[in-house]
Amino acid sequence: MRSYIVLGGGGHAKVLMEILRLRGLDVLGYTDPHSSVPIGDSQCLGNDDLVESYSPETILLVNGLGSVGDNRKRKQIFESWKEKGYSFATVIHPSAILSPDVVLGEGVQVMAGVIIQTGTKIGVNSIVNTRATIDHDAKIGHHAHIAPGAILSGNVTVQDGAHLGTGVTVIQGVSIGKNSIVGAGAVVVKDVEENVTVAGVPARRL
Ligand SMILES: CC(=O)SCCNC(=O)CCNC(=O)[C@H](O)C(C)(C)COP(=O)(O)OP(=O)(O)OC[C@H]1O[C@@H](n2cnc3c(N)ncnc32)[C@H](O)[C@@H]1OP(=O)(O)O
Repeated sequence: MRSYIVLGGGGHAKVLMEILRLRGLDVLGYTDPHSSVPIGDSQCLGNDDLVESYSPETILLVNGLGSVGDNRKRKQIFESWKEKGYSFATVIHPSAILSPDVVLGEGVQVMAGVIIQTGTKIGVNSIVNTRATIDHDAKIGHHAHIAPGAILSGNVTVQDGAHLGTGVTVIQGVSIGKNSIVGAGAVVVKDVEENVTVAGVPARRL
């Protein structure tokens, strides 16, 4: 069985470490150049360079960087470690309910209370955060973040790098463009283009 290293020591990393512990997995610790204190029973290992003292075959990485809108840094962390030959763990809280046919890419993180319905596919390194629900046949791209409590109706598309803020509601069949941000609490009733920020009810460009 491989051991796990969490990259980062902030709030998102803390939540992930708890899931790993609940799953009974072997967590070596977390990386954070600005900290030395344990989080729960996980030790701080130092900065990210420490990872390279383990061979890629012996460990799995967990991307512990959270995001409040811009997912580029998370993407950069994922891609740089992939280039060095390392793999990322897919992390699923035991309370999450996923249809058996849901397809999750490498490194996807599914937090407590999430529901993901049949026919849904989620790309690499995406987060489905606490109590979000994704209904049937959704297509979620790579490096996306569905923040806590978001509700996606059926057949929704979320393109690469998009961020759906806390409590967002998206009606059926709508597409959210690449790297766009949907502000917390918005109700999305029509397609959102790429690289824009929308908010409000109904959602409009800020
Ligand atoms: C576990 C976790 O914590 S995961 C983290 C989850 N966090 C999120 O999802 C955060 C999502 N981010 C937001 O909602 C942000 O407010 C954003 C991205 C929409 C806007 O952020 P910024 O670009 O910094 O905008 P800023 O705060 O300067 O506000 C600009 C204007 O938009 C308004 N505004 C900001 N956010 C929203 C929103 N969600 N809905 C409606 N209006 C908003 C502001 O009131 C302000 O209006 P004003 O000019 O009349 O005063």
